[in-house]
Amino acid sequence: MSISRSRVEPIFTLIPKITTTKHLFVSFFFKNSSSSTFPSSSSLVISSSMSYDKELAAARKAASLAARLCQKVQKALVQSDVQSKSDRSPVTVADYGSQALVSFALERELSSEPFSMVAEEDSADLRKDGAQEMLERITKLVNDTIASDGLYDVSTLSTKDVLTAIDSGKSKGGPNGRHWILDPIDGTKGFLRGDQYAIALALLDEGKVVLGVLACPNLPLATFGNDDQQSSNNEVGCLFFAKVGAGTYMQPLGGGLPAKVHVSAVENPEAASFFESYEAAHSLHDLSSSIAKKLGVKAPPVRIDSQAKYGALSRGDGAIYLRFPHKGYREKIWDHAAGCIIVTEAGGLATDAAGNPLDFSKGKYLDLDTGIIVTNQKLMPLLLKVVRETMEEIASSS
Ligand SMILES: Nc1ncnc2c1ncn2[C@@H]1O[C@H](COP(=O)(O)O)[C@@H](OP(=O)(O)O)[C@H]1O
Ligand SMILES: [Mg+2]
Ligand SMILES: [Mg+2]
Ligand SMILES: [Mg+2]
Repeated sequence: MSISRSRVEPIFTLIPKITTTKHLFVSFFFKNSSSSTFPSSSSLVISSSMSYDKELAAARKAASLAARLCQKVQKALVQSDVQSKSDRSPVTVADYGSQALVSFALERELSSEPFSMVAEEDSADLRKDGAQEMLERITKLVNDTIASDGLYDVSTLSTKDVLTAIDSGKSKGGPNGRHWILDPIDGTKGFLRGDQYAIALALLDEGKVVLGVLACPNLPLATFGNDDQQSSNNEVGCLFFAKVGAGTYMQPLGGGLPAKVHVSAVENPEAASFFESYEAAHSLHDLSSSIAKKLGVKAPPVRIDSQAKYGALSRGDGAIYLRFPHKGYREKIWDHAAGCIIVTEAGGLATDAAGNPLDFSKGKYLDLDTGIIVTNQKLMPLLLKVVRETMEEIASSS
């Protein structure tokens, strides 16, 4: 099994580019600078007493609804749809609209349960002078999406309702109780470019991620990157979902039956391919490349925005995901929680650079050693060894 640039490029060319937003993005909005399942023993304790079926069904509905709003916005994005946050990262009407919709749908579906959510966005910038027009646009998008879906018989939400829904994502999370973890658009830069992004939703219960849903509206349904698995299916839009102890499934976002997915069974690194962030500012491409080279990986990296990387890996499109942020960057739980359970329930492993499992129980930040590495169970020991050796070499040469 191998992968090459020419084989994977169609994933980006399949999606119509949004020239206006490309301009916008460049001008204004850059940042500052076949395997068995493997639930952990503590997860098994939780899953034996909890089914989470109702919560998973609600999460799938919420993420699908939000994806519909995002698709609509991505097709016709205009300059006034985008803001720059205090850290100068981009946020769009779709990020806010998606967060409001997920919060609305979860609270509606699970009205008998206490609700707590740790989410990326908040309404502070929308409450400022001059943001009224944007807020009205978001409110209209949310109402139109709810109406077009036809699932909920509700009167029109006001701008105040939308602000409240966005702000129900202000929980701090932590090791006790249940908390939803939401990234309403993961890969906002990819979204603005017309490329990959994901709506990423997970549930934390007593410090463990027990379910996850990833809606990837632009990810091809057909597997890509494997020479032996060519497909003429050009359809895009995948919904991945996983529940602790129950495996990972993928279904077409537009509707269709779910199918169980598994990570690649590749054992020989020469036949493996690896994913990394599209954005060099998010992950050190040189470091990943030297690790992959030492490992013996022959194929060039496949660069994709967002947790769509975890989804693609969970179905075996590639075998390794390497993420090494620049020094000082602190990873957030919403950037990895859903992706992590989707890969682990498909038979893979996700750890930090020292081999520790990712701990989502410490609040909004992931407390980890250097980077994140994701692969199958066979390749992980060798990958960890190469990562350790590479880190030692860097430390001794500086
Ligand atoms: N300097 C940085 N280093 C690492 N990750 C960063 C970063 N700046 C932003 N990010 C995160 O990278 C995410 C996108 O991931 P990827 O690089 O895999 O596409 C962003 O999610 P959002 O788009 O939700 O803000 C953001 O949280
Ligand atoms: Mg994100
Ligand atoms: Mg986001
Ligand atoms: Mg963001």
